[in-house]
Amino acid sequence: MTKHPHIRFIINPTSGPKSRVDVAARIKLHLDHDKYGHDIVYTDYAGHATELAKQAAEGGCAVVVAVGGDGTVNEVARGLLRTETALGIIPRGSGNGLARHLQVPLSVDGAIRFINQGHRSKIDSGNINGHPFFTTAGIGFDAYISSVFAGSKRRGLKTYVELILKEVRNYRHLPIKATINGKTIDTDMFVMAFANAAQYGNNAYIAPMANIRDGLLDVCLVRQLDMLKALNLSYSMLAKKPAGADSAEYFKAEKVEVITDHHIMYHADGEFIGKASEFIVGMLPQSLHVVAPCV
Ligand SMILES: Nc1ncnc2c1ncn2[C@@H]1O[C@H](COP(=O)(O)OP(=O)(O)OP(=O)(O)O)[C@@H](O)[C@H]1O
Repeated sequence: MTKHPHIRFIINPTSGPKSRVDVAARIKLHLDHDKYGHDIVYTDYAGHATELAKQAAEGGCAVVVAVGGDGTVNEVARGLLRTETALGIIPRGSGNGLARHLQVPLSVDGAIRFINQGHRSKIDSGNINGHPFFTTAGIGFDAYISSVFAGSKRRGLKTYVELILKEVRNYRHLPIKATINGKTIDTDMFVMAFANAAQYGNNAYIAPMANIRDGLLDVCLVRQLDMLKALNLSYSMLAKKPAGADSAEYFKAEKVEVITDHHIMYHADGEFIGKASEFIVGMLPQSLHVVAPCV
């Protein structure tokens, strides 16, 4: 390592658009080498980014930059939780929820210049059944969509919207018992989303009022969804407004527990995890340093 603060760039070679920018060349061109030393490493398999990030944090690296989509950002951030090493992002996914929330420029050159500015702040992270998340987690329909999306070669907002409109007709709400802020309710649930950041990605705001630094989950509960409510909710999400009370209900909570007789799908940061019938969702306030101003 040089005498300058060190930055490790972790590139997921499988994420990003087909027309690839040579990110390593752009880093060499635009990084402020008077300010920072750096190394560039590539992931070889799913989960590798967490190991590479942990290793960098243990070596005293100042910043680890995730070059990829929210899946890569999640893996890198997991490796940096509760360390002094900050997460940076060069967004290369289709949704880029955390980058958008932190106002990181979406172009490669812009994101590198943003890193050069050297802003640092702390954000919260969430946890669903032991899986950390930084943008959103969810149980029910959004997890089902993430499982279908994972098997699709196509990416982007258009694919998501088409999938949602196709699948919303087939997916059924289920009865659950949810404990939110110590109060237990019996309810139907089509989807329950837990937001740390305000959006899923693609500027689709599931919890427009979410604050990533308030130590609280923003919970969005959709009890039942028909086509009309789905259109209403989609419009609200894209307009960055809360949906009407007949479509969705919103809560702020430190902890949520859900129990059901059914096995329900769940996701963390858009990565489908599996199915469970009991969920514990909580927060780790101020647990991750990020390269972004506290706005
Ligand atoms: N070398 C690799 N080979 C195969 N999979 C990898 C490799 N490196 C990382 N991954 C996996 O790729 C997954 C998807 O990554 P990521 O979300 O960053 O990209 P993306 O799917 O293109 O983005 P988006 O989800 O926004 O469309 C991650 O969950 C990660 O585990």
